[in-house]
Amino acid sequence: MFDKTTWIRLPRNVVVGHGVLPQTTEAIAELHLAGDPLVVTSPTAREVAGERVVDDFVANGMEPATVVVEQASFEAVERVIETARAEEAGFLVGVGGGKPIDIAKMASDSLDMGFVSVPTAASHDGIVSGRGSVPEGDSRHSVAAEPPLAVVADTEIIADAPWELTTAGCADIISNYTAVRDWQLAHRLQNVEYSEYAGALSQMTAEMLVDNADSIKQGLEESAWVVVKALVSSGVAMSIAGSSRPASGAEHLFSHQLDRIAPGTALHGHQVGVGSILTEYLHSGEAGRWTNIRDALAGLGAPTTAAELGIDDAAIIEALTSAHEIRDRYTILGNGMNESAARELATATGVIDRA
Ligand SMILES: NC(=O)C1=CN([C@@H]2O[C@H](COP(=O)(O)OP(=O)(O)OC[C@H]3O[C@@H](n4cnc5c(N)ncnc54)[C@H](OP(=O)(O)O)[C@@H]3O)[C@@H](O)[C@H]2O)C=CC1
Ligand SMILES: O=C(CO)COP(=O)(O)O
Ligand SMILES: [Zn+2]
Repeated sequence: MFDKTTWIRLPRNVVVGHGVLPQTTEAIAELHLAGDPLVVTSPTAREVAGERVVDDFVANGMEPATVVVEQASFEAVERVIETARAEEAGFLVGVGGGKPIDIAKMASDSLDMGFVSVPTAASHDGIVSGRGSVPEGDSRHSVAAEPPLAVVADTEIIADAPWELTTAGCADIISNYTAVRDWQLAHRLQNVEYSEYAGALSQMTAEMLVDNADSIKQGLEESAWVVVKALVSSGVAMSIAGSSRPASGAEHLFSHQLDRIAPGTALHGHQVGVGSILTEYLHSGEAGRWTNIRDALAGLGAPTTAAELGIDDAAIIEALTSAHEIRDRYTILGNGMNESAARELATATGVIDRA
């Protein structure tokens, strides 16, 4: 008997462009959500966009409440849940980078309420995906959460955000190359379910970003447009797959370990970019593919070495040798690297200097 089911949850309205922030109310009105919004934002994001979103809600006859979060924590998710209940909110709107968006997304999941994403930075594909990531104990990777019903990305605001957030978003997309390679490997070796559609979309998204690298430059608003569209596409690939597999392989495991070993030192996207150089080398050896990844990252101004990440060599080796333990996800790391192999890999790729 045929017994397969596919359930793909995608945003209904995706609005990307110059000065589109005031269209948030219109994008939401089309969703026919009942009740008033609870806006979840963070300090800077509130200044650059959150207050304007709240004012627009008020101007449209709504009575929004606001929660400002400073840390990505389960305590913050709980505070949002309690406020949503106390204010009898009808839906949640996350305004900011990955932190307030993930918190709103995870709270929405618990509350079984609609969620809208208003990114103020193009820092990683979590701003458009149905995956939420809040650190808890040793766990750093994403879990299934409420996908956004709408995404409103104002490129004027995003282009004004610190440039490194945009290069981090680019590197998160470039890491799709190795994520898909790991997924295909896991399919071949472990019969892990593989989606041709999700894999192809994720890989094509990375290729298109690299092909359009010339239009990704600091001070050019078009950069925000190109990167946000790539992040949307990567988020859709994850929705099709029903997991983060199309956008997260061993390079992400490496980054999650760095988050544990050297918390708050480098941005997620920058870490996974360096991780991609390393894991592509493991996939293809001297053949040149890993140098293409390194050169694409360098061309965009994203880090390609431990020193550029601000992370010491010992942390890189520890992350490489322990990354396979993070979750049950088969990758090129297999059962793990030993220390001398990890050191050889990191020096061969120039991620750390030969001692
Ligand atoms: N769901 C997923 O799949 C993934 C989720 N994550 C999660 O996302 C978070 C990291 O994402 P990131 O976006 O870096 O986090 P933040 O939301 O913390 O944003 C990064 C910084 O940029 C600032 N900022 C945001 N927008 C602007 C702007 N327009 N102008 C000036 N400054 C701005 C923020 O300031 P302020 O805080 O003051 O507003 C903050 O200091 C982590 O919690 C991580 O776990 C990471 C990867 C994947
Ligand atoms: O960052 C992500 C995809 O780019 C999410 O991946 P994880 O599931 O590994 O957290
Ligand atoms: Zn990522």
